[in-house]
Amino acid sequence: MVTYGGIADDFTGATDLAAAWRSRGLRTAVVLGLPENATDLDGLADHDAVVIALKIRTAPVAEAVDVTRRAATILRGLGAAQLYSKYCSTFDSTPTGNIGPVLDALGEGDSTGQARGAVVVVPAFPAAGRTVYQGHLFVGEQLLEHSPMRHHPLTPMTRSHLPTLLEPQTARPVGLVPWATVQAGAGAVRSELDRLGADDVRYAVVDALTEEDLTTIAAATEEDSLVSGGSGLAAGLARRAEQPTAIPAVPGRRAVLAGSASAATRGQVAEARAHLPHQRLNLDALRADLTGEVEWLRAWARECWQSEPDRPVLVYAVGDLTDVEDDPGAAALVEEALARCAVAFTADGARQLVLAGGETSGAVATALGVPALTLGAPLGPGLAWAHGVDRDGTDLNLVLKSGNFGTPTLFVDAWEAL
Ligand SMILES: Nc1ncnc2c1ncn2[C@@H]1O[C@H](COP(=O)(O)OP(=O)(O)OP(=O)(O)O)[C@@H](O)[C@H]1O
Ligand SMILES: O=C(O)[C@@H](O)C(=O)CO
Repeated sequence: MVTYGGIADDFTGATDLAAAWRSRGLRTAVVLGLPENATDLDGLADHDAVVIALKIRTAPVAEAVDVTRRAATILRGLGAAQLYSKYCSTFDSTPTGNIGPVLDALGEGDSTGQARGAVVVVPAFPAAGRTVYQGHLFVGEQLLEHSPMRHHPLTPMTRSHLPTLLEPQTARPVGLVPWATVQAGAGAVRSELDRLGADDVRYAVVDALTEEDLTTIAAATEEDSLVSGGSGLAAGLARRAEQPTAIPAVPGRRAVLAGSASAATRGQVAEARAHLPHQRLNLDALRADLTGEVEWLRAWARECWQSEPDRPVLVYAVGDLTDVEDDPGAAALVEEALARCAVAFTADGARQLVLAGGETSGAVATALGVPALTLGAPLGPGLAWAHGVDRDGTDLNLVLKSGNFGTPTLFVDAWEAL
């Protein structure tokens, strides 16, 4: 019976949320994209938690709202008592959306009307260095606006005060539950949310510095029909003693496909280059002959696997920030190239893939035709191996890695956790 329904604004965010629920012992599935057929929902009702992975972080507002409404209807139809709107722990969004419009839409479709007060806004994820104090979001020791997120190509985050970021995205009032209230416990947080709600404050940014703070907030909102945040809040409630069955480890060749230019991914690429056979995508060659270039990469990977069948190969887009091209077509070209590599590599026996980057993961998983994933044991904060079946019926193990997540050695040692 599905209790929790997640709606994630990108693919890696979806597995991040799912990994948090899985870490609490919940049987958790991720549906990649809005399910098109009723048969896509087969088997989902056996899970405790289902996340629908959308690609709406930077989509036009109307589109983001439309697919969110449809995802919510599906999750409520599966029985989900609580909907969890998952956005980035760095609150990635533009002044016009999409976090506010998506939350507004989820509230409208909620027949209970979130009678229990203001809806919480909790991007804090201390395990990944994201904390919130007096409404200000920190990334490690830096305010969000001083972090590398300041230079994000699509959603540059130049302010850190969350109410100030959310207010332009919604007509509904935004308030704050400060850390002192969180310190006073779940009862105090609940009362404050109810008080804010009674005053017509619709959204409450809640401070959180530690895992204990998230546990407090999770306890205060356990009965809410709508909550929102990064994945930290989802891990907040008690763990079940009994763990779900492990996912199958699918034997086969291994590959890392990295389209992310984020700082953590660049570090992981640098580390992996010292240990794994690797190729950086050549954008000029791809522009000249996409098919031929992918065939060349395929032949190279085959040769690598022939001499060392268990050794992962790495294909990456960005080693250094200077590799990022301004050309508007470059991002789509990289996504297409990595998606085609994934299809070619799996045809040649690759069964374990680490995908780096939300857009990249979306493009690759869509090209492979994997409709859903079952989450396995956690691999680190926000990360887990997953199992899925592609459109040819081939079993695969996948990690969908958020750009800024994972230890520097992830691409070298993730395989040991399978
Ligand atoms: N050399 C390049 N020039 C221009 N764009 C590139 C280049 N290499 C990669 N890209 C694009 O940059 C984007 C990276 O986004 P992606 O979501 O995959 O990573 P991310 O933002 O680090 O991850 P996340 O969303 O999980 O934080 C992709 O669209 C990718 O195709
Ligand atoms: O919350 C996070 O930081 C990640 O899951 C994410 O959304 C990155 O795209």
